[in-house]
Amino acid sequence: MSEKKFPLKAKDYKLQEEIGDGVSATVHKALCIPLSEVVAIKVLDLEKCNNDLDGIRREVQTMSLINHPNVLQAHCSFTAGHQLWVVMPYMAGGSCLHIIKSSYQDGFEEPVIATLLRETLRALVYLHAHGHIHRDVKAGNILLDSNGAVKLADFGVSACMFDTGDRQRSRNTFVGTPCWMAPEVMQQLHGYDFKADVWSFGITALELAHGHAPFSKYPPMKVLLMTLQNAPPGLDYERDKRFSKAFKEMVGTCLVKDPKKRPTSEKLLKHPFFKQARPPDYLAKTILNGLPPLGERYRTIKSKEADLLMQNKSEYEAHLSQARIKYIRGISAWNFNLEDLKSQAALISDDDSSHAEDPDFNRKQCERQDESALSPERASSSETTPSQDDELNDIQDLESSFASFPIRPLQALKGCFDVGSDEDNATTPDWKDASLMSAGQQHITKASSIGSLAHTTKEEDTAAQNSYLPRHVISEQKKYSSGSLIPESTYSPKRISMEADREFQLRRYQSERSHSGSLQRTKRDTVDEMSDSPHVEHKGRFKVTSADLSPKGSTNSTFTPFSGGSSSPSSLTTASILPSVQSMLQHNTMQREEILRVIKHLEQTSVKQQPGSPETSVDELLQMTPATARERELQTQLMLMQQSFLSLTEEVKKLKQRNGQVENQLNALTQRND
Ligand SMILES: Nc1ncnc2c1ncn2[C@@H]1O[C@H](COP(=O)(O)OP(=O)(O)OP(=O)(O)O)[C@@H](O)[C@H]1O
Repeated sequence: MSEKKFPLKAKDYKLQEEIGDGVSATVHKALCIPLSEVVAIKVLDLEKCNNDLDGIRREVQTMSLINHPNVLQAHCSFTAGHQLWVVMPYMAGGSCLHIIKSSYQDGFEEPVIATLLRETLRALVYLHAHGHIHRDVKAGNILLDSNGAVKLADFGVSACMFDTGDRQRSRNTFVGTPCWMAPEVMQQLHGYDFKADVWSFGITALELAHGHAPFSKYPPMKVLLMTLQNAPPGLDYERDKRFSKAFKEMVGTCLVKDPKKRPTSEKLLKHPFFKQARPPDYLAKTILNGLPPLGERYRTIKSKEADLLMQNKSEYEAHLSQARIKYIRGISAWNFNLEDLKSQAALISDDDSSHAEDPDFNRKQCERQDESALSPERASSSETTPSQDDELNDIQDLESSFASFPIRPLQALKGCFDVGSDEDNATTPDWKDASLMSAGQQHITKASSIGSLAHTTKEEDTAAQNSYLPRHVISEQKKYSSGSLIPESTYSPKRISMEADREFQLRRYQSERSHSGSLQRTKRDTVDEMSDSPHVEHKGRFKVTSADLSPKGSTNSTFTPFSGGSSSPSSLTTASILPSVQSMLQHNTMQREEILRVIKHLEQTSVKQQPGSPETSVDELLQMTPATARERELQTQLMLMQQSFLSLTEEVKKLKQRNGQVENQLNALTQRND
């Protein structure tokens, strides 16, 4: 921590405009009143994080040991009610992601990228040398100050926030942001190490080059599958002509699926690509030059997002879009709850992934088509758009790859923090004037309350009032205004965070179900029912610990070769397919044997049965009204077997006849020969 003594009470800071947001945190520009210094304060809602507080405490203490010019070091941190305030230096340039969003949608020029990446890599070398894995390297976490100095952020707090707290080098915790996440982190086979950061670094390089991460427009489960099944993404020699060979190679070395084959961060820093990196003030002169102030930029981005939301006609689309905006933006936002994903997948329309990037497909497309005639993204939309069936298949694939994900209820928070506390300030900090909030923000806040607040005028009024309040204050109000009677203390963090979504979707599903009137189980129904309270959740990072893997999921199978979806089968080898084919064959043989056994049994029964026999005939069994679902199921099976028995009997009769004919012909021929 810095040498100046930053106060540990919320009242000593004046929060100003919002300059960033994550899932469980918002970042504000603020003034440290006693020191008259402008700072940035990240306000984390601890109730939205499922963490063990010992882990947080340990990590926050570790922060004081971190000292590197390329790592954003916090001044101090303290709790204020159920919030954790992290006071940091104010990085006036904002994050690379915000710069991209506001002025460089198609990505940066190579010397800029080289400069940004070299500085980031220096931070990683430092962290790795000190035994830390960042676990969330992405453009959104690369911050610039007004002089162009680059600092890797979100280490120490965010990373630890979602950590189990243990200091092992190799981990079994599923943490990160899907698009940036290394395959070994997803697979959970042998844990992972520093090399996971090298993968994310490679993805970040692509993000800086293209303006977005690969697969960023696919839903998370698709990203997981694509990362696991497809060839790694990379810079295309044809499509990315503007970039040097060195850049392409550097990205290629990072994005190797086998972590052992990836270079260490230290080795990577020696790659010739970084020779073109310039001093940080080059960034100030180029990408920061002429940019509006951070707060203004942030407001513009927010109002663009709000516009996008408003373009969506239905309430539900708005809801999904908002989730998607956050996801595309690369927030470490997806709590990988399989049930949620099932529901999410069931709701994804075919267009949802229309802009997905499939490197394999794109490569093939490039071979086939004139590059200028069809953009890769467009190209993928024409062929790789996943159908709903694909999504369901994806889920099945994922189910075999992962198990359910644990959500640990947050323990009582108060008194757990020893860094500094602000208990007397309770829950509501000294919030900024409502007027500081931009129209865009109000817009967004209002839009985000759609669905959680019922459509009565009274509640709309509440929403309007809420739009002037900071989001956690709103969420507090929402809990009760949305009609929930469950007291706050009984909420799991998951429930707290997305109660609105949950309610909204429940309502939607309930009405869908009751209107459909059908009792038939369709694939969709099944998915719905499996996830009783479906909601698209976007909070926290992906997290699963190997200890929590349920027996139904085999961690050894990373994917099923016969998965659906548009994923390229490039990674499928005969060796990988063979076991599945064998097991399918085995399964089929067993089923056949079972059917034959039943047929035999039925045959015997029908032969044994005489008129007036006390035994119940199959027909009688079939005519009985089943009392339970199991009986119904058995009855259906019986019916099917009876049908197949009849058709087999018919077949046998025909064969016998044919046999007789052949026998007769043979006899005739023999006689003629004689
Ligand atoms: N010190 C800072 N100075 C200026 N802007 C900042 C600072 N810290 C964070 N931000 C902005 O706020 C955004 C969100 O911050 P941060 O990434 O720490 O939150 P988070 O909840 O961890 O988000 P995520 O889930 O995306 O990791 C950043 O992308 C950045 O634009």
